[in-house]
Amino acid sequence: MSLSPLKSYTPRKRVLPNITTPGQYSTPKTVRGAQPAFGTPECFSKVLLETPKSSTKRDKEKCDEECNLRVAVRIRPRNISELTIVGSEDIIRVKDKQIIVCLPKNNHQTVCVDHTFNYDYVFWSVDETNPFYSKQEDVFVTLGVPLLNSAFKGFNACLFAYGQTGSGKSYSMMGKNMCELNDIDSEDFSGIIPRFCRELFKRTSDLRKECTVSIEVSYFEIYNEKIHDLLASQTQTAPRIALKVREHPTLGPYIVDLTTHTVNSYNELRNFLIVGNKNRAVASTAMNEFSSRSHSIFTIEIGQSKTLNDTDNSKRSKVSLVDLAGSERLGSTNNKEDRMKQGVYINKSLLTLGKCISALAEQKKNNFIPYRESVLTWLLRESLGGNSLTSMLATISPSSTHLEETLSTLRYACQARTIVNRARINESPHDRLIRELRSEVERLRALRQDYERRSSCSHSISFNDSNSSNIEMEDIKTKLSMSENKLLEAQQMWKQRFMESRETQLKELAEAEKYKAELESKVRLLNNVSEDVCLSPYRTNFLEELEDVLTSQKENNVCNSWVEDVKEWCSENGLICTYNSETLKIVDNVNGKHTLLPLKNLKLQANNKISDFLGTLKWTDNHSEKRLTKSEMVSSLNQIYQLLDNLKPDDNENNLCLLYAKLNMTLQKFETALLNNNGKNCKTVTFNLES
Ligand SMILES: Nc1ncnc2c1ncn2[C@@H]1O[C@H](COP(=O)(O)OP(=O)(O)OP(=O)(O)O)[C@@H](O)[C@H]1O
Repeated sequence: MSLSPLKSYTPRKRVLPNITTPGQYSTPKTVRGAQPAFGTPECFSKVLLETPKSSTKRDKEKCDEECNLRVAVRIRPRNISELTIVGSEDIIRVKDKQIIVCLPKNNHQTVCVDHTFNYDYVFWSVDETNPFYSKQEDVFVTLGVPLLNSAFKGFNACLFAYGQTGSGKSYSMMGKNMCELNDIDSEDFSGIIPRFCRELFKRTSDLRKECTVSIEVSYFEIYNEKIHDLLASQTQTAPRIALKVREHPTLGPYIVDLTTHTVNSYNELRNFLIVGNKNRAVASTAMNEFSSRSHSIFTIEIGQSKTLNDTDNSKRSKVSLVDLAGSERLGSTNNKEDRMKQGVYINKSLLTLGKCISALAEQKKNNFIPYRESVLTWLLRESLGGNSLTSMLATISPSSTHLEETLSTLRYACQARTIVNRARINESPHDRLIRELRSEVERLRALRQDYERRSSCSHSISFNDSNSSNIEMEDIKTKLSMSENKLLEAQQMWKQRFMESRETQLKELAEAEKYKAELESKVRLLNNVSEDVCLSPYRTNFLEELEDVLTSQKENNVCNSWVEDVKEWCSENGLICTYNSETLKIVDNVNGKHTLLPLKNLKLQANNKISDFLGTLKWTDNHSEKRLTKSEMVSSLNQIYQLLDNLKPDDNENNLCLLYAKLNMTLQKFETALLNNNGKNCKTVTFNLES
């Protein structure tokens, strides 16, 4: 039996009466007095956009994978300049989830024309006295909490804020004074991002009892198609490095060298937020008028892996919280014609975002979506038209001063609402199968219970009814038993696979442990045998280098045993033989000569007779010796200490003990003076004799 297929949700197509493209809106007859001198701008045209119905509850339950892009609009309070401009007035009315834009009339009364838009949510934040006023917390609960829920289920999630400069995007996303430690957590001002992060850690502390949770964050901005890491350590004077985007064959686009940071607490994460915001603020000040032209993207990756016997293995989700650049037209010139011409060419990323949203909204199969035309859309490809549950927050001003921009934002947001994304839980296909079978079994069990309850209650049921009920009941029972069998099979297969992979892992671990032990013993050997092993910092393969050193060390060991023989032979024949890891020195004090030999040459002579070998050496007159090396000095001093040790008198010979102690002290002083003078070009060493 196959599983009943998930019912896919198809949004209702937009109905645009008399409208074929967004540029062809007809001019409403009702508008008077507001016509600008250069013709009818788009914003004064009639707007009648019927937006698709959002997924119903039933759809949501069955189809956790297909969902419309959810769109919310927030209206901020009027600012000082909007309050003081003569003729400026509020043009926004809200009715439930509907926004009505009223055009100003000449006689200062407002008349409502049919500029009506429907959204999933509307937040009225204009005046706090209004009973429907939406605070920061309300916006978070409506938009942020569902994203967090989705992220914990293993879905990718994205929220992006769109609107003209100063319309309240950053206020909604991050909050007021987002660089300040106290404000970022303030109940009144804290925005969606800090609230999201606080709630994330609140929930993970409970979740950590049953599974391992990892949280990684990154924060970057895109300005003029260049990516800057906001969490990379940087100084104000050094130029910021632009990062590149590359495409991974399976993981998709990624930013090369973007720093990601593992965080274990909200406080840790908050520090990163503040650092990122400050870095953004620094850059904005440097760019001055371009402050609102960068997009900032804060990403949180959540990994969850459950412990051994549980079949819900591991999930990973990525949450992107995006504060887009201001969408206003470039007002560098007062020439209105120029302004119109410049149109939306304010920001390549925003322009491409618009194109992508239009193309996605058309919902045509094989429709080309120009993601690659800008860095922002390339990076947000999955969030916009793929594996992500995405929401958009459009922010507007209530003032008539920004009518054009407000209508443009509202249209854009309306269009985005028609995008349908197909999100899936980021898990292994096997985990997915088990999860689906489980929910199917649960559904059938509930159905069976329902039937059983009903049949036990209804005594007055007619024969025909009871017959058909029995058939249905039998059908459910068969389906249930088949699903249960399948689930059992899948679980057994999972367990077997788990055991197999665990076995392989354990084997690999044992191998690694063995190798580690081998390596450790080699390193210990190295430390014992020679103090002078020096690993080059320029060689990348440490193990290879270690092998080389050890090979030469092995050779040295052979050589060392032969050197020991030489040393013994020398002491028997009145010569002093000393050596370190590099050189062998033999001093013939009787004849006043010595010889120095690099040890690496010795292996060639290892089979020679010692007397013959010494005969082949080149001897130097002792008087022509330049200077002792430090290790030679230490070695000679050690020999003296050893000799002195042999001379140690018995404890009862008091005078001798005193003399011995003085001799010892003198030798120590001599040693200190000698070593302190080593390296200096002096021929005499001064020290006080013990009196
Ligand atoms: N809902 C709100 N309640 C109170 N003040 C708000 C609200 N939204 C925005 N503001 C205020 O309006 C001003 C502009 O807001 P904000 O900086 O968030 O705009 P923006 O859209 O992010 O601008 P830009 O695109 O230039 O970055 C700020 O002083 C902010 O405090």
